[in-house]
Amino acid sequence: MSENKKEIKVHNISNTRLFQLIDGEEKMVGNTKDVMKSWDILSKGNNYHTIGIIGCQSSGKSTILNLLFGTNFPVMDETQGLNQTTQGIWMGKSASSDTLVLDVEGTDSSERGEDHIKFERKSSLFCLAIAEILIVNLWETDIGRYDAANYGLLKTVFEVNLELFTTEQSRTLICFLVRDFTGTVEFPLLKKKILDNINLIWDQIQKPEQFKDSRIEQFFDLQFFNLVHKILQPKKFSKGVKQIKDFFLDKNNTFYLFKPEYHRQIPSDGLPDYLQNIWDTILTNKALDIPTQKEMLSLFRCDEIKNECFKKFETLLLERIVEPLQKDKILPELGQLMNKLFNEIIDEYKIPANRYVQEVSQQKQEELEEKINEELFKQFTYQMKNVSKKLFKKFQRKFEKEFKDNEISLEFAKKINQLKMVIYEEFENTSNNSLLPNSSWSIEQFTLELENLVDNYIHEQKNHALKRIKKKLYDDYVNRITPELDNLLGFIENQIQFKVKGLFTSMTKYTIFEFEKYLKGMEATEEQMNDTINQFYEKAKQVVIDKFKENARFIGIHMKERFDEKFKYGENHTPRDFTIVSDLPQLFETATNEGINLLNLLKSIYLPKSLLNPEGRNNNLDLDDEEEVIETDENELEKEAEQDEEHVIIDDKEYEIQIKLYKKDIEMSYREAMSIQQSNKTSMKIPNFFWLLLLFFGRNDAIKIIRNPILFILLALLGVGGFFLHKFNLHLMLIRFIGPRTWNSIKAFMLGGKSSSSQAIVVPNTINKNKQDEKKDK
Ligand SMILES: Nc1nc2c(ncn2[C@@H]2O[C@H](COP(=O)(O)OP(=O)(O)OP(=O)(O)O)[C@@H](O)[C@H]2O)c(=O)[nH]1
Repeated sequence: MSENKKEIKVHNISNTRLFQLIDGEEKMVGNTKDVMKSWDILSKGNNYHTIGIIGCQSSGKSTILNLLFGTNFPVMDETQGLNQTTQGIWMGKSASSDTLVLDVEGTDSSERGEDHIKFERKSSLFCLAIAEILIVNLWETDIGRYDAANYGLLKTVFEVNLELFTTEQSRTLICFLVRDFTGTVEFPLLKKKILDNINLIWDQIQKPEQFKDSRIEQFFDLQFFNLVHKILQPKKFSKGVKQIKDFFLDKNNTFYLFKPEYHRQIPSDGLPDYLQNIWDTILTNKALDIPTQKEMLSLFRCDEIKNECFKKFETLLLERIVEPLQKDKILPELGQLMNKLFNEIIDEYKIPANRYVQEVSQQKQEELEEKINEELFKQFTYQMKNVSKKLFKKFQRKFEKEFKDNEISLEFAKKINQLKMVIYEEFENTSNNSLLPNSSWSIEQFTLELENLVDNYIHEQKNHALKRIKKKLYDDYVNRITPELDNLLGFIENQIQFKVKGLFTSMTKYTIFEFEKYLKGMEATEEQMNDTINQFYEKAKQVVIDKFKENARFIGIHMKERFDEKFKYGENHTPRDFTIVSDLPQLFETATNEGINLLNLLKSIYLPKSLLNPEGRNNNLDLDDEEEVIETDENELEKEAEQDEEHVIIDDKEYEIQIKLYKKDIEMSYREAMSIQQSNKTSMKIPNFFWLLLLFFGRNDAIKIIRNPILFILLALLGVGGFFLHKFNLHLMLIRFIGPRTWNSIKAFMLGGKSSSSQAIVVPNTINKNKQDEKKDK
């Protein structure tokens, strides 16, 4: 075939509105996409038209296309004879409209020899698949001639069209253009003749079973035009051309030929790929299934469009959301921003993609939406984490401001709930404004995260507050009860147990009442309340026990004081004159019991086990009236006595030791008293001459002392010191200073030393008796 190929003589190719789509060797050449892009066709969607022309070689096809559409198809130079100028299929772009024009190689191409029938079939199939209108260019002289090339061509066209029609029922307009019309036979008659011939051909072709009885009008619309001889009647020719041109270009013309039903519905951006696919399929001699071709094209193109759109989305996302978000951390109208971007991209996708097969474009749109959603969700998550962080910090700041300097509030929980409300409201607003409208996203997960952060913080702060409350109320309690206890223990009476218990009960009840107020303000649970109050109650008891134990450290002194008070002093606290005491043993026994009674009173302390009812906290407190709480009913205390718990202050061993020490301590007093009574009885008097003799024999020593200032001052100081110790009973302080045990030891030593030489004295055995009495009382 290439051997037969003649040199192409091209005239008037002054621009790029022309290119060879399929070359003489049936190969698709050139970069269709780039050429179409330069023609600005790719962006036209379905707003473009396609037209093709078939006919005999050198029948003026290129000439008429150029005249009708302003294309630049090469026209044969007649001075060179009838040579082929158009090989393969050429495509041109109309100068005045978005119309793509296919100029097909002449059908009776002598250059192809026997192969021309095969090419004719392929090119016809190609044209019918692409073109909305097919011009059949024919000489008037050929009409009625069955052996003319055009008849074979028409037969081919009809046959391949039936092939296509089995899958895609699209109509095609065939325009019969009669060239060199002479008028010898009137045009209606000529038209009829052509129609007769067409029907004859239609009847003769092999038809599939379903189209066996069909008529040509089912598949084609037919139009007929004529043009006079171009050279012999140039003016009339031009006029005819002008008239036909309007039918193709003037949309307002009544006979405008590009009707919507002829459009092949191949979006212009997919046309280059479609042309390639169609031609490739034709070359493989496979059946041309247009819907499948369209679906394949749709898949390919929608995918391409989707990727292009996603690329654009990524650029815009970075510019509008990612970068500002990384800078400012929170975009208040993130949802709107994302929605705008989302719609913008999807709209951009839809415009070209919706021209393709609906199911395919929809499927690819969903894929695109999913990818966009994924990316947007990442940004939403990023923002939500920042919102949580920011609001949690805000909550902390507000909390610290509200509870400045660790202030303890009775409305702890109420204030916290108010703060929480403010924060959660802001969180909800920001979150909702961050959501992509109409998406399935939820803020639930982020709300929970923030709530967890806040709750943990509150829990921590609650514990701190609880510790402070415990400390405050405990310190208050200690500060209130300590002076009262000191008071009671300052002079211990028989009622000491009863009074201490009363004091303890009222004070603990008051503090428990305070605890309840604070704990209720913290919205503490029943369990927390019971635990806290129980802990306090145990500590409160310990305060009393410790105070008793502290007091018990000096029990020996107190016992001796009690003894002395009874034994050494009489009524109105005057020193007792033992010389006139008639029953010294009786007095000694009574005085001894005073001290032992004190020991017995302090041996144990009895406090209520608990102030809580079995059902729960102390619910018999009238919490509205503090005064009533403090004044405890004595009867009530007695009733509760059965539930009292003994707390040992002085154990049995210590008790015995104290008794022994006490016994020794008071024994000396008894001896002294006895001694006074006895010395009084013997009426032993020192004679006056004794003092004269003492003065006479001791005068030198006395003068020595008087003359020595140091000895004299020392003697004076000892005299004054002794006088004051005796006068103000300061010997007790001395005892405290050196310790009771040491004092007792000194006294025991002194007594022991004396007893060996003194007269034996019988000390009444009151101690054992008192111990028995105490057991009876218990
Ligand atoms: N008689 C006559 N000649 C014409 C007419 N139009 C064009 N020609 C001449 O016919 C010759 C062939 O014209 P082309 O337009 O190249 O014909 P073609 O059908 O495109 O030729 P191929 O592309 O080679 O098949 C040229 O010399 C034209 O001047 C016409 O209407 N009547």
